[in-house]
Amino acid sequence: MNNIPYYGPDDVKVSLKYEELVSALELALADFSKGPDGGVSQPLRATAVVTQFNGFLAAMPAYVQSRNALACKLVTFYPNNSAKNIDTHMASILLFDETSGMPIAIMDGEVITAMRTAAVSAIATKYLAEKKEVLAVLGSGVQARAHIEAFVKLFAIKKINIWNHRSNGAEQLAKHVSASFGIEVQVFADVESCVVEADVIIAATFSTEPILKECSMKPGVHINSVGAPRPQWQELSKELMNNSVVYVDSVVSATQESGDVIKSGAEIYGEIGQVVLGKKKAETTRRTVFKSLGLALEDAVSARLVFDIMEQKKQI
Ligand SMILES: NC(=O)C1=CN([C@@H]2O[C@H](COP(=O)(O)OP(=O)(O)OC[C@H]3O[C@@H](n4cnc5c(N)ncnc54)[C@H](O)[C@@H]3O)[C@@H](O)[C@H]2O)C=CC1
Ligand SMILES: O=C([O-])C1=[NH+]CCC1
Repeated sequence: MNNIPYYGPDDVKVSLKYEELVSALELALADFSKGPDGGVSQPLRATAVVTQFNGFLAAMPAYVQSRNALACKLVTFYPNNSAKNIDTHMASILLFDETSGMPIAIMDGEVITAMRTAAVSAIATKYLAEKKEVLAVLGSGVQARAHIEAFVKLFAIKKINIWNHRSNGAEQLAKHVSASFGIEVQVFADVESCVVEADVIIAATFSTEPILKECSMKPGVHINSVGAPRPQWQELSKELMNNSVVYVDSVVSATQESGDVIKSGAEIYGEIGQVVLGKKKAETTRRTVFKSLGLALEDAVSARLVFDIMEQKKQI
């Protein structure tokens, strides 16, 4: 491989803005949901399981024709790392020139994974949430924080409720939120009280058992669930899934990777890209769940955005 640029987490952070990311990803998700005519090629990710260390290594290649984005992310996720103070997700993305297949950049994939996942949840929320004033966040890790940052930027959030299975994590995140955004924030000791008044709920945990179950919630509440990315794992209960209108990022991914979908047997109403295309109705008055597994196309589009911005900077 010739010498190619490396863009680190700080390069990614300064390049990506949530508004731009949302516009680019919305179009790419719509392309994906057009099927073979959409110009998106994305096989199901290949995941190697490191059973003795409870670890996973996933290879996520994708091509998005409309964005000239050809890339492959390699991501590991090791839930037990948090006890050792090591990041639970580590990722790198290799970007290619789509005309020749030549590698053109390698970049950090952790910031992209956090930002693009939050941006995609924001797209689902934009279409599916009736109101977006009170946000309940279940979890206090990297995804919880990225979702709060994105949602505060994109919506007129008035209050944030946080629950985490370890309360010190929730307290720390609450401090960060009030220092950074000056928004009212409250920490809850139980999930039920955290979600009861929420317009939008984010579930972003490493739980393998349902943490969000049937309980008192607003009738038109919208739930973004980004955790439980393995077929045996759940963060939403079977009853909750079956009593909600369920949207996914990809039907192929959801039916093969999501324990929340597989174990509940819940019917998938449609892909978020189909909603963007106007092919599926955006329900706003009934309870909706957006089940996100994370798609390679999201990484490819984000990586291409970073590359183009860094190249432009070189010309100045
Ligand atoms: N849908 C997508 O595109 C993506 C999904 N993910 C998934 O989102 C979830 C959160 O990821 P990160 O925030 O990056 O991880 P993290 O390690 O930064 O945070 C994990 C959170 O889950 C909590 N947690 C751990 N075990 C738990 C349990 N048994 N019950 C309840 N909570 C528990 C932790 O206290 C922490 O708040 C993971 O399942 C991850 O694999 C991650 C990246 C992309
Ligand atoms: O899309 C992604 O990168 C991931 N989803 C679950 C773990 C990592």
